[in-house]
This record gives sequence, C-alpha cells and structure tokens, in this order.
Amino acid sequence: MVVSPLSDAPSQVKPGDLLSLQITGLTPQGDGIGHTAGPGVGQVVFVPQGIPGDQVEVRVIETRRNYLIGRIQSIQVPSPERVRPACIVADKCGGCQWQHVSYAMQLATKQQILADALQRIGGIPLPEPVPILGSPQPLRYRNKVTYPIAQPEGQPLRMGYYQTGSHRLVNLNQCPVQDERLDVFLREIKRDLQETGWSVYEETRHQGHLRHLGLRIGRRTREVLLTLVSRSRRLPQLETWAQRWLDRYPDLVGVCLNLNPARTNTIFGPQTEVIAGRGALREEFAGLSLWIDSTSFFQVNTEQAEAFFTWIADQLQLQGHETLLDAYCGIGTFTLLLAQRAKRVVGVESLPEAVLQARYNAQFNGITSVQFFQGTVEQVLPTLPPADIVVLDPPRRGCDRQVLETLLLRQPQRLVYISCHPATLARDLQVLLAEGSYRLTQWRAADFFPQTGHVEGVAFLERG
Ligand SMILES: C[S@@+](CC[C@H](N)C(=O)[O-])C[C@H]1O[C@@H](n2cnc3c(N)ncnc32)[C@H](O)[C@@H]1O
Repeated sequence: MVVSPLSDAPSQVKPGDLLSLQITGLTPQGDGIGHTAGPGVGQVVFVPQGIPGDQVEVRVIETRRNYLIGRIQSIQVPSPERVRPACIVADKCGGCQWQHVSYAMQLATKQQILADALQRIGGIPLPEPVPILGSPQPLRYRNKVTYPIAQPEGQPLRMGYYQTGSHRLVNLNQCPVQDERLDVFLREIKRDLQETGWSVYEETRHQGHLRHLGLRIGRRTREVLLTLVSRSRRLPQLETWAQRWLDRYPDLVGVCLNLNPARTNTIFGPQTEVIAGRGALREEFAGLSLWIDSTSFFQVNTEQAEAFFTWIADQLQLQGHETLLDAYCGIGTFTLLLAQRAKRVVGVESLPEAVLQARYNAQFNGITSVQFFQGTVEQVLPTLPPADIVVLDPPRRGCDRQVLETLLLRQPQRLVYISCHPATLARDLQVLLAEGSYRLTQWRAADFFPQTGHVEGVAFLERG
C-alpha cells in the first residue's frame, strides 16, 4: 500500500508500508530525515542514504514509538546536493557517512549541528549562523588509518573498515579519504600478511593474534610509520618481514608492534616496541618540527589542524606577555604553537608517552618557555599557578565537572574551549556560563573529517 503523507495518520503506519516523503534533514550518522503527515509535523522517518531535497519513496522497515525507519525504494526527485560518492563501497563501508552529499551541504549541516547543540543543550541564544572553516581537502586528507584484520575460515585475509553498525569487514584496496601514498601499503602489506601465515585474531573466540594494521604519514615529510597490533608476540619471522618492508619502501621509517592482549574494542594496547627502523616519524607543522609516535594523539587532518589552530591563536591576539595553560595537550602540538607567541605555556596531558614526546618536541624546536605535566587535568589543574588564558581540548566525553568547578573558582581572564563533540561542548559551556562570571565572545565550527558527520567547534569566553 502506498501511503500519501498528506492523508496518513502516524499511528496507522506499519512495517512494509510505502511512504512518499520529502527529505528535509540529515543526521551525523548519514540518515535523511523526513516526516509523515499528521498532527503537527507528523512522525519522524529516518531514511538511510536520503539527503535534504530528495523526494523519495520509502518502504517502512521498522516502527518505533517516536519514529519510523524507511528504506529508499526509489528516488523520485534527487536533491541537487546529491553527488556520486568518491568511494566504490561508500554505501557499505562504515568509515564515511556522507560521501553522497555535496561538500557545501556537508558544511551547512555541520554548522547547523553545532548551532543546534549550543542552543538546545547549552541554552545559548545565537544571534547569527555559526561560521565554519571548511577543510582544505575534502578528500585524501587523513594522515592516519587503523584497519582491523579478519580472515574467515578458508578465505583470504581481509582488511578495511567495519560495515555500519556491525563487525563485518568491508575489504578495501584503497580509500579516497586517506593520504593517497598509503594506498600502496594497504594493498601490498595485506598481500604480505596473507603470505606470512600469521594467525589472525578472531574476536568472538578471542583467539589468533594479528588484530590491526596502523599507518601514519607525515604529510610534509612523506615519512611513514607502520604498526601491527597483535594479541601476542607470536608472529614468526616478524623482524625479517619488518626489514623487508623497510628495504622495499623508501618512505617507510619504522615498523612497530603494539601488544593488545585484552578482549576489547580499544585498538591499541599499553605496550609498543620498535621492530625495525624508528618508533616515530617527523612532521612539519606550523613552523615546528614534530616527532610523532605510532599510538599518541595527533590531529588526523594536518592541514586543517594547522589552519584552525593558527586561526585560534590569531584571535587571541597575544602580545608576548601572557601566560597560558593548554589542558589536554597531547604531544604539545598547540602548546608549542602558542609558546611562540606568549611568555609561558604549561601543557597538561594524562598519557605518559605523549608527555615525553611533548617535552622532546619542545627541546627539538628550541622552545624553553613551556613546561609539561603528566596527569589528569582534574588532578593537576588545582596545583598549578594561575594562567591568563586556559585552553581546553578534551576528548569526546568533555571536561570532568571538577575541572569546570576549578576554573570557575580560579577565574582565568580568558577560556578557549576546543571540542570534537558539540553535545559535550554545549553541556560544559552551560556550566561555565551559568554563574555569569564568563560571557561567550566568539564561536566557530571547523570540519576536520569531511565525508563524515563529525564536527569540531571552538568557543571563546571572557571574564566579566
Ligand atoms: C582531543 S585530544 C587533544 C590533543 C591536543 N590538544 C592536540 O590537538 O593535539 C585530547 C587529549 O587529552 C588526553 N586526555 C584524555 N583525558 C584526559 C584527562 N582527564 N586529563 C588530561 N589529559 C587527558 C588524551 O590523551 C589526548 O591526548
């Protein structure tokens, strides 16, 4: 039965019904949003692969209390923003969600996602649309990839990304969002891994060894670091294979082994050893020369991180006499950039190996006006002398409540909150703005992950 949305009452829709819909919204997960007719705007229908502007006929495959899920049967009128995906497995691979959406629409949607979070979760009225900094490259931007490996019984070894919402691997031979110089490693190392005869990890039984292949590239230096993640060291002739790869690829500077014996979805385990070559690659970033190892956090989109961090530093208009605290500083990427413009910068980071790299990077670049502390921001912040400006760049879960309370107590003149998750940014801003001691002076979105629904945001707060 085809149900016209104009005559349809929401409660009557059943699995199997056909609906004719106009798609008006897009979720970060890549689902189009439409509405049935009915009282008010009708019932929400999520339509995988639908995009705003599409007129579609969908088959209802699931009915829930508050929404329906429909599968596209036919696109009656395609949206002008619908584009041909750059990737041949875009409809299966869970790596990207928005390959079929024009880059202009991706940016506009990300602006809206950040605005919605700030307004609805943070209760922050926004007088104007949120500006956004688009990525210099919408494709071929990733400097790092980590591929799960699988080998179903009697079949060739597979390597790629999981299908959306599952642990079924989509086998890849190239990926249009990763640096093109990594494609050859993906193809040829996969072939070699099959030849090694190493047993591949099987997650349901927690058996086998080889789990992931990690690749990282210095976009400016071309240096590549290859990391195998394994449940144990039982990979016969690993050293021979590692040396063979170093001899074969002039840009490959090191082969590492990360041991992850746990039954977990977390990719890296706590221990990494260098099998051949070096354990870190060198990269040029905003006038700095950085050393980056295989497992520490480094922004995945080098050019965009450089543009965004430089823009943020420009907005601060540092005069050279300020003291700053860079909380959640990773390997000191932003800390060292800021140190070139301020009197003194302190970085705080929980991962010991990232702190070691940050200290080494400071020394390597001849920067003496920085100091790095290892520990959680919650623990370390109360012990530090006051800073004029505090930069926060926490992981997706946002700041610990204790961190926000310490900041409200200490009241630094300015706060800069950089975030990779609009919902937690909005939640934390609401706390910081609640008492009226801070006001929001500027905000902006940035696209670090084109072809996906992820969006970064930054908010500037000033005391008084
Ligand atoms: C989003 S990254 C930002 C890194 C850095 N600002 C950059 O752009 O390269 C967040 C960092 O916070 C660290 N981290 C996570 N929780 C932390 C905590 N409670 N205290 C200190 N650092 C933490 C992570 O190890 C990671 O390096």
